[in-house]
Amino acid sequence: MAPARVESLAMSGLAAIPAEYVRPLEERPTECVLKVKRVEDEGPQIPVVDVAGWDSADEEIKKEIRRQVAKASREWGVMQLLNHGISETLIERLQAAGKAFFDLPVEEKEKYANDHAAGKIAGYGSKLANNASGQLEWEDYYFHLLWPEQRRDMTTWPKHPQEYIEVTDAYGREIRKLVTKILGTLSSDLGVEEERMERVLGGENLEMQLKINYYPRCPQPELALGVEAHTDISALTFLLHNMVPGLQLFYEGKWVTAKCIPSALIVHIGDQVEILSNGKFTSGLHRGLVNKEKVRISWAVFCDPPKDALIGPMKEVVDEKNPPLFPAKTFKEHTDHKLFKKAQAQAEAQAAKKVEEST
Ligand SMILES: Oc1cc(O)c2c(c1)O[C@H](c1ccc(O)c(O)c1)[C@@H](O)[C@H]2O
Ligand SMILES: O=C(O)CCC(=O)C(=O)O
Repeated sequence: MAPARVESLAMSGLAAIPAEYVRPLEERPTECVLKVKRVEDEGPQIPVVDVAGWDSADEEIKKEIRRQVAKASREWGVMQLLNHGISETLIERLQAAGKAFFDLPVEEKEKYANDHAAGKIAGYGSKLANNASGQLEWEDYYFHLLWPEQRRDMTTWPKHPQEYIEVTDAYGREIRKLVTKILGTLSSDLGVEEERMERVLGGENLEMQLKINYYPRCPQPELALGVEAHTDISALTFLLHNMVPGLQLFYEGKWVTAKCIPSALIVHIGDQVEILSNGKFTSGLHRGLVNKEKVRISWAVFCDPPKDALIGPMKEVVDEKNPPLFPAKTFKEHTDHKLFKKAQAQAEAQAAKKVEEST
């Protein structure tokens, strides 16, 4: 059966969300983001790094930027980049195109429906209940391969609005350049050749997937999650949003809400970089909240190695004092293992809950 679209549910005017969207108590957001005091006034914040001088002729400026990027990657696994070189105009056009697609009636979007159960994730979709609890997320999404260019299947890209393909392609090219810069910075910080991580992650065959997350208004945001807590299976993830708060990072035992900074590009360290660096860089646990008043949209670009790339800690970061913390696995094995483990843990939690309720 095709999953219900969250947008249709939200538009039906229901006052209470269906049980499958109600998170267990321990997962529920403790406060509703839009009601929170000014987030910038409180506690630790996701590091903000101004990379304007990344290509500067001044070695000291470059060194300082690289130091900050590496520090954020070690301590948080996430950062907000300012002056990253992607023009505001391109970002605005990308966001306008994604929004124009989601502004189409649901029946039009259904023409692009994916078939996740059959392993076809590209297209318009909503989370499948892949576990005994049937737990769902308060979001619909659009997913397609963005890179490498020759592997794109253009039948899976939206045909409306007309400029979608041109602007999304242009954005992908800009992100691809940033991938090289960030992996180079992180490789240097580990004391390996600058090209090393990019090469292990597939070089020209490194893949990028675009996921546009569409989070409709939710009548009970304190009970739901837009995206449940997870670390990304990718090497790096680049994220833009429509300036509606919702992204939270788990840091020192607390959920920290990301500040909405105009034009900032959020960069997550994913599992593959954590593994390559033998845990020196952190794949940060994060989640997405929803709210009553505003639709939230985010654009995630996941940068992945090819499915058959074998990823384990690099030999230079392993020695007697630093034994390997992760077994080497192909990217496909990592993905399958993680999804299976998650489904299993959720099924076990649900079974335990049922036993508790019946006693
Ligand atoms: O190639 C990737 C890398 C990632 O890090 C992720 C991904 C794909 O897709 C995840 C995803 C997509 C669609 C769904 O319905 C999901 O439940 C998950 C994404 O969350 C991310 O981890
Ligand atoms: O919407 C967000 O801010 C987070 C999205 C996310 O984590 C994901 O799509 O995996």
